[in-house]
Amino acid sequence: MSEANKVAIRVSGLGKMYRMYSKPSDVLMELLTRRKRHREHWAVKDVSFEVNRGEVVGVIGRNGAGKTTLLRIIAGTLDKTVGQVDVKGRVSAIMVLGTGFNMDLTGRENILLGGLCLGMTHEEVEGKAGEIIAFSGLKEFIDSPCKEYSSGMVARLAFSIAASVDPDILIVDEALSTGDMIFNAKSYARMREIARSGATVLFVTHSLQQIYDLCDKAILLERGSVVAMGEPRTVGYLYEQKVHEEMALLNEANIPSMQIASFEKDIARKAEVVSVSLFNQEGVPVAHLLDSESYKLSIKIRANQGVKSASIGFDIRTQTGVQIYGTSTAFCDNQKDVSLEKGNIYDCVFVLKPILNNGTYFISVAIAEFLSGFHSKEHYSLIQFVGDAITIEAKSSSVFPGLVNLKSAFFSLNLNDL
Ligand SMILES: Nc1ncnc2c1ncn2[C@@H]1O[C@H](COP(=O)(O)OP(=O)(O)OP(=O)(O)O)[C@@H](O)[C@H]1O
Repeated sequence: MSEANKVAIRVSGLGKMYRMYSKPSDVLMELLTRRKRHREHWAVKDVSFEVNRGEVVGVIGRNGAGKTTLLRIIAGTLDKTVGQVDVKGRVSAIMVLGTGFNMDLTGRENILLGGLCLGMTHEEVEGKAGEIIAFSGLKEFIDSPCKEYSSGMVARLAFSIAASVDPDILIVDEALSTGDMIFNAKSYARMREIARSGATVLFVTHSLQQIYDLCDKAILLERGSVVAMGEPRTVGYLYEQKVHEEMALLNEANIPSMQIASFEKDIARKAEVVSVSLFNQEGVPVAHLLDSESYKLSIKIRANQGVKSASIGFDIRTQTGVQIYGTSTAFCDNQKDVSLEKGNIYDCVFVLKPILNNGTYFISVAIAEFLSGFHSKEHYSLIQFVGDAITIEAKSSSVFPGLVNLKSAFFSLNLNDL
């Protein structure tokens, strides 16, 4: 396939501007007086990217970041203000819950309506109706009006219709967030299947887990612009770091003013991670964890400034981002208030006794500062988060399904009269 044919969606210099008026009469006044009475709000600003055929791409970002606006423009249901969007193939989009649904019609009637809107013929929809109803799991309700459905049920039907048309491009805007767990699992499997057939999937989610599990690429939007695009874990960690930082600022805003005054902003990091290493009992650096041994995790940090009440911690995640365990100097069993003196380098050591199943795992580390002191740890500021600082291979001497070995033993088998 030529490079040009590989691309399913090409977005360049895309922008969507809304005119914001402080009161409705300003619209008319602007027309009459020809004097500007609005301010411009760019919901999507100078966005450019490409998505290849067969790729599953997740779009993440805070509320109002522009995710829905971007997807709607690509799906062709919203006009752009500037830029170019090239989409190759049949697009099937599930936009904000049940858009396009007539809530007075029954589920069955909406299947027909939705199918026709997505470009299927009457016969095609009739032929697929059984499959759509079965996938939605709404057989008992299919002849009831949609207004009697819960929002999760509407989402299930919307997804089932859109996923049935064998689209070249499937666009899903958070429709799945209201579905139940079983339906979501089915939908994700279907999205994967659609991608495997060579189609492209573009979806919005607030779940980083979905990004790690499903996507080949992730796009992070912030105030209408792309701030990162690429490998899902890298983009996901950046997003996590940004959220942590914002939460820390919120916490900072909540603490008494004296402490706010002592908290310096816009400075280089107060402390930073210099190295992260794992050692066996003999003090030899290792990249493997055996479940029969214990290890030391060393996190070396440099204090660029004094930090009165710090916490240094780590977590272990699977390749798909599932957090298996995390702890810190402030939250482990023998928790400790750590203070750092400017200019010193510290080696923070944790002892580990892994009980992990075979596989690859990632250790991330972080340094934080308690703004309200060690004894009320709810206000903290993240100083540094290093995602996937080291990668380790775990080897288990037992065979078991799952991620961790809870070392359960067979106890007894007795006859029991009910
Ligand atoms: N019709 C509209 N008129 C004016 N502003 C709008 C309109 N639609 C969206 N916006 C603004 O555009 C920005 C992006 O909105 P959008 O719905 O795309 O964000 P989002 O990332 O999907 O948010 P969420 O996660 O909450 O669904 C927001 O600031 C929103 O207020």
